[in-house]
Amino acid sequence: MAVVVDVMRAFTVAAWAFARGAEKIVLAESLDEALALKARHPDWVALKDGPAAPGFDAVNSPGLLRSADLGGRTVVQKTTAGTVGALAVKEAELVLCAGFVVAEATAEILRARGSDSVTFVVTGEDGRADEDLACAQYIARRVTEAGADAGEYLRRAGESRAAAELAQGVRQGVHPDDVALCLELDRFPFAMVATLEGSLMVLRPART
Ligand SMILES: O=C(O)[C@H](CS(=O)(=O)O)OP(=O)(O)O
Ligand SMILES: [Mg+2]
Repeated sequence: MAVVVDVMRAFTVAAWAFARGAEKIVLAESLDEALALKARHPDWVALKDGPAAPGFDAVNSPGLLRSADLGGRTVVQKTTAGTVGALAVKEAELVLCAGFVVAEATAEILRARGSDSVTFVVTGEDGRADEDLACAQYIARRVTEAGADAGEYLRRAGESRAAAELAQGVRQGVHPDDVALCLELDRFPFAMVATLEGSLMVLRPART
């Protein structure tokens, strides 16, 4: 069982896409694959991190995505860290993609499965991103401790390098509310499960 964590911003963005009505998210292996999928399915919404680019419809920003109407749409997402991390564990028996916005729903699925062997994948900064590590530690604690307080974990994420870079405009394709949106604890009542559907890894919302 694997929980792939990307707080800033891939899986916060994915959760917002579902909240805005997306049916599923295809996690693309590369920018070329994302563009090829979009060419084959012109109605799909291609999304990448960094600045807007030709052929893509959206960027990896919760602040920018939260007003999009994605009712019934398929999103194709390719980012530097989050989608790569999920694809790295695609053979795992269960793959959950998570951030603070779906923390409790993710913990609930882990609790329901009752497994004592969960691999957390910290996706940012070659596995060292503190916002992802803090979220992974919080979810792990929350599985067994219903009363675990998120305050300290959220503080660490808010003081992470990613948060600073998003706030300072070092990263591109950013909305001013992105950091705050990534730190909204349990904003959504669903977890997100990625499964192989044919040759594609597909993310969908899931509830216990
Ligand atoms: O969009 C993001 O926040 C990052 C990429 S970058 O560091 O901003 O270029 O990607 P993610 O895979 O969501 O961590
Ligand atoms: Mg990240």
